[in-house]
Amino acid sequence: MPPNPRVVMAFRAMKELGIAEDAVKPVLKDLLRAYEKNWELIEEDNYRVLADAIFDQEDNKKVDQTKIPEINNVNNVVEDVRKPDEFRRTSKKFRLKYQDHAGEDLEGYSGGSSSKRSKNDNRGPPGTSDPQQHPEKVNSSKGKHHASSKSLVVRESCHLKEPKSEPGLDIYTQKEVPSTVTLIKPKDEPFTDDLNNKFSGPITVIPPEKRNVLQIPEPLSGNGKSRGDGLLTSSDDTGNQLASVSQVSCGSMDIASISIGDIQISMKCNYVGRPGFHTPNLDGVMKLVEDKCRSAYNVDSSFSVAKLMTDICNACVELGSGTASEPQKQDSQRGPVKAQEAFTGKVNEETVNAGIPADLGSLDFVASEFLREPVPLDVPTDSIHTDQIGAVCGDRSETDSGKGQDDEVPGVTSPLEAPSALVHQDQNGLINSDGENEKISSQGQNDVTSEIKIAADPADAPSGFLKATYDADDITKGQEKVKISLVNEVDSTPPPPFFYVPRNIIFQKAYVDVSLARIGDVDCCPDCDDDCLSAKIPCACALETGGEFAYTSDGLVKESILEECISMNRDPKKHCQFYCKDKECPIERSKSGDMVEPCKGHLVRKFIKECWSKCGCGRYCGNRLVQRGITRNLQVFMTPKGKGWGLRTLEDLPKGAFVCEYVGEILTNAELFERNMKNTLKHSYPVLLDADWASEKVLKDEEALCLDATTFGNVARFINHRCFDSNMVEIPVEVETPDRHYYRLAFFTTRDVAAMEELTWDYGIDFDDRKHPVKAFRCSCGSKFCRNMKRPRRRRIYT
Ligand SMILES: C[S@@+](CC[C@H](N)C(=O)[O-])C[C@H]1O[C@@H](n2cnc3c(N)ncnc32)[C@H](O)[C@@H]1O
Repeated sequence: MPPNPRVVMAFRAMKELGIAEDAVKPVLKDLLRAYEKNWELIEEDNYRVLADAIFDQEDNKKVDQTKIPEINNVNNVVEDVRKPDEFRRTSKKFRLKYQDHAGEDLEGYSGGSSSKRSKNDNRGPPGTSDPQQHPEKVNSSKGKHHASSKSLVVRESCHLKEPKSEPGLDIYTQKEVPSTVTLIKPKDEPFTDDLNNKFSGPITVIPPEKRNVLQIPEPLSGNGKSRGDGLLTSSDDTGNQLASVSQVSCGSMDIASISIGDIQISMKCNYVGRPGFHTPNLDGVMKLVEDKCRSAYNVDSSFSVAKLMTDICNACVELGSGTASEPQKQDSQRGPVKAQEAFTGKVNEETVNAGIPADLGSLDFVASEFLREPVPLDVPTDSIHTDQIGAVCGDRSETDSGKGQDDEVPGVTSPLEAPSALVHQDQNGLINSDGENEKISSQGQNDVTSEIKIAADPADAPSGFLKATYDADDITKGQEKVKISLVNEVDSTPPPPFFYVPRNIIFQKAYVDVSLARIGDVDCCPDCDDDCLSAKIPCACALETGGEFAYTSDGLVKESILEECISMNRDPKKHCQFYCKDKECPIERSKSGDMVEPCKGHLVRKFIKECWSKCGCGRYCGNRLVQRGITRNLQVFMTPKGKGWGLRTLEDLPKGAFVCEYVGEILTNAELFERNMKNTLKHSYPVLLDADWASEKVLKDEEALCLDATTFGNVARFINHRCFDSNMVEIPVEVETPDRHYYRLAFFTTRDVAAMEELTWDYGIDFDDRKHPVKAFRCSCGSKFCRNMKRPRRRRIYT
């Protein structure tokens, strides 16, 4: 008998992961038995369940064989049990946001977190030339800060190795080193049931304890009788049983309403693993329900589920806003009776017409009263501070009128854009905002143009603040040189509410100094003209990249720089890591509480420095690439595999091409932490700006920055994660300030990318980090190096 092709495929998939047939066979057998030969479940996500189950079995064996080692032997133990592939899957740290590694988890010490190379690396400051060989203190020769020899430690950062104590330096004490049992055993990420929760865009959901979950009563049969077994049945006109939908039971109904505008009402149906289940077409579902209701409840032909949904929305709004009084709590019998009353066919026209479109066409109900458009702030451009902040604040020439005709370099001479009433400079040149005004200033983005603006706190915003309008033809609303369309060919998920901004915006406390006075002669090229790339001798702006410009004359990042940055992302342990002195890591410090955990490490990253305002070159200088903005044809699209929205290219991109910058609000880590405490979003959009912390002394809170693209962001907020072999890499770019608390983060392709390919980057996420304030998601990147291969789902099989 020829071998079952499905078995062959399963073996092949496991072989690609380096798993031998012998190891696969028994586990596959078990799985087939447990899943009653439902191959779809096993094949899903590139045989993830199978791989997880095999890893799990291996782990169990290893734990059985391995005695709990002494803490002092942790390195040996780890090295013993780790294989190269396993390392790859787990070595990347959560760079996307600040870390909060589990204290008992050695991953927390793996040093992969954010990362960077000191801007001084190329110039070879003492002690940093080979940090892996000679872990030493780092000194800064640039910027206003100078490294304190006591505050900084650069040392070898080897995955899963406990940092070694160095004389005179504060590092972890042994009691803080986690148990090796947890170190060697790969862990599961927190279980998030993405499959049961249809993706619904970044809305804020009220915390579970405040939720309004209604357990849907047992369904009635067609004649109003419960079958008593939780199975849904109904009758046709003649009293015959309609198709019995066995194995289905109603779960719960959940009103997840929110401070920022939308109300989300979700219904959960437990279909109890029906084989071959596929997500049905929503129109079809509505139609079937209407047909059933018409026969089961004697409703007339005007009955529509959409209207019923609208009524539910209205009831939510009325009760939620106090315009109707809350009914008495119903007893357990009341639910079904109420439900029956709802199906009278008499839709309350008044409420239907109360501003809520009858044709919702989506399972995301929208309570329109809460959805006010952002009020544009009418601020004249002449109100921008120019002199006090010491920066030239001309238009980007990208306002509505200028856009389209202007294909020149935007933003080159306009470092700051903000209404004067909203921005002040403190004695240090710190750009900051004033009181209440800041809350709305960012909405004025179309009225004044600039590089840096002040953003409002979405958490403090009035209801409806997040109801950003969008244009599917161009989500940038004309703010980029190219249009970026948005398509959803997968489902009816609406686009997420956010404000498109082409440049970073200061939220509130972040210290970003863009003053010209800070740019010294060594940081610019006033004597250049035209295109620096064509000059015989590279100018001062190339010093950062070893005396050679980072870009080729074709506008691509040079291979050597690209490869180094890729290597940093893929194998951070090979690169220089920086550890903040004990209790001084801004990330750890930002987490309130008495216990400040040890620094988890930051990669010292490679920087590109672009020419800027104090440079004599022209707008088309080849060393001004990222600041020119997006030029490629991109599209936001709904991914088919549960990752939500993603970004793809509509044109072939060569290796090393600049795609876009990561744009968002500039926050301090403390602000981000606070924000995260308030919000529970399905998707998260923060990125750390810690690429150069090694060159700083102890960072103040306002100097430890990150970008959050949740509410204000550009197209990069849609870029999904891919473990290890992503087709883009992020590179820090210095443009308007040599002060590297703040820099731009630019995405370049790591290889040739064909038109229509999804664009991805490796967030550096640590899927084992259970304590991180922003939950790691369930990765479905599809990479064979996926670090999130171990899935909690397997527990369902073996427990
Ligand atoms: C920066 S956002 C990317 C855009 C997002 N997909 C959306 O729809 O808005 C990051 C979030 O996208 C989702 N995501 C990104 N990469 C993913 C992956 N490989 N697998 C599953 N979810 C992913 C996660 O929810 C994550 O928190």
